[in-house]
Amino acid sequence: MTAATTSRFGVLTGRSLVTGHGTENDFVLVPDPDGTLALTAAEVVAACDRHTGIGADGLIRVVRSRALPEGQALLADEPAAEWFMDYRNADGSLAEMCGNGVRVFVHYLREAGLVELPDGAGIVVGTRGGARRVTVAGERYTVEMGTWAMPGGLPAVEAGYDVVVSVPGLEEPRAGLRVTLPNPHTVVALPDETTLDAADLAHAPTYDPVPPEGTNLELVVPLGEDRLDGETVGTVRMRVLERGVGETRSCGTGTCAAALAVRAWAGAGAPDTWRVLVPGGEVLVRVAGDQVSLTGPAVLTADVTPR
Ligand SMILES: N[C@@H](CCC[C@H](N)C(=O)O)C(=O)O
Repeated sequence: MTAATTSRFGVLTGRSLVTGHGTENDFVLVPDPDGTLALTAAEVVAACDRHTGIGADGLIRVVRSRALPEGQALLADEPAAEWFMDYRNADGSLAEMCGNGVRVFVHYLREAGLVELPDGAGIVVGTRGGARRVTVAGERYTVEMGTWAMPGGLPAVEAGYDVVVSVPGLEEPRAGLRVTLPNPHTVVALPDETTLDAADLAHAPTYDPVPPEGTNLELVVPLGEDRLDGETVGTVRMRVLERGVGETRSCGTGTCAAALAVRAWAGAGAPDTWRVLVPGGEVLVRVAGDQVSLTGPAVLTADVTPR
C-alpha cells in the first residue's frame, strides 16, 4: 500500500509560478488574476524556504484589485489600479509595500502580456500601502513611492533620532531615526564601512523603545556627494535587516528610508537625489517635498512548478 503524501506547498502545488528579483531582493510570483487562491502563511513559508522550497525573500500574488477586499477598497479612489500586488514576507506575514517587488511585479505583467506598457508609459498598481504609479524607461522602472513620514516628527528630526538600537557585532547602542513608507523602517548611521561590515544581522537587534509594528532596520554609511548631469547627488551604502525576512541583498522601501534619513541628518542644502548602494546593486532615490520615488531594475529568472 502506498501512503498518500500531501505537498507542503498546498494550493501552490502544480501551479506555474515565476521567480524574479530587483537588485537581488528576490520573489516568487504567483499568477492568480481572478483571486481564486486562499494562500496560507504556511504555504508562503514553504515556497520561500531556500533549502526545501523555491527560495525567496518574499512572495507576490499577482491578482486583479477587484478580486480581493483590499483591492476593492482601493478601486473606489483609484479606478485605474486594475492589478494588485499582494505581497507576503518569507515568514508569511503581510507587508504594506515592497519597492523592489512592485518593479518586478510590473515587469512580470508586461512579460506575461497582462498589460500593454510601452517604453515611457506608466501603470497604477494597488498595494496595501495605497496605489503606486510605476513608469518604465528601458530596463529600469521608476516607482512613485507616495508620501513618506518620520513618525517621531520634528523633535526626532531635530534630535537626529527617536530610537536607540543595539546591533550585535557593534560595540555601542546607536541612534536610529524612524521613517514610514508606509511600512516601518529604522535607519542607523554608522561612521565607516568597516563598522558596517562588522554588524551581525544574523542575530536580532534590540530597540528602545520597541517599534510597535516591528521594523525593517537599515544600517547606512554616507559616502559623500558628486555632480551628476548638472545635479548634486549623494551616495550612501546600506545593509538591511528586513522585518519578516532577515538580512536581504536589497530593500526598495529601505533605500528610500535610508536616503530620507541621511538627507535629514545632512540638514538644509542636502541633495534631493541619492544613489543607494546595496549588496545586490544600486538604486536611485529622489525626494520631492513629502513625496519620494525609486528607480531600479527588475529581472525575471525562472518558471517553476512546485510538486
Ligand atoms: N523588500 C521590500 C520590503 C518588504 C516588506 C518588509 N520586509 C516589511 O515587512 O515591511 C522592499 O523592497 O521594499
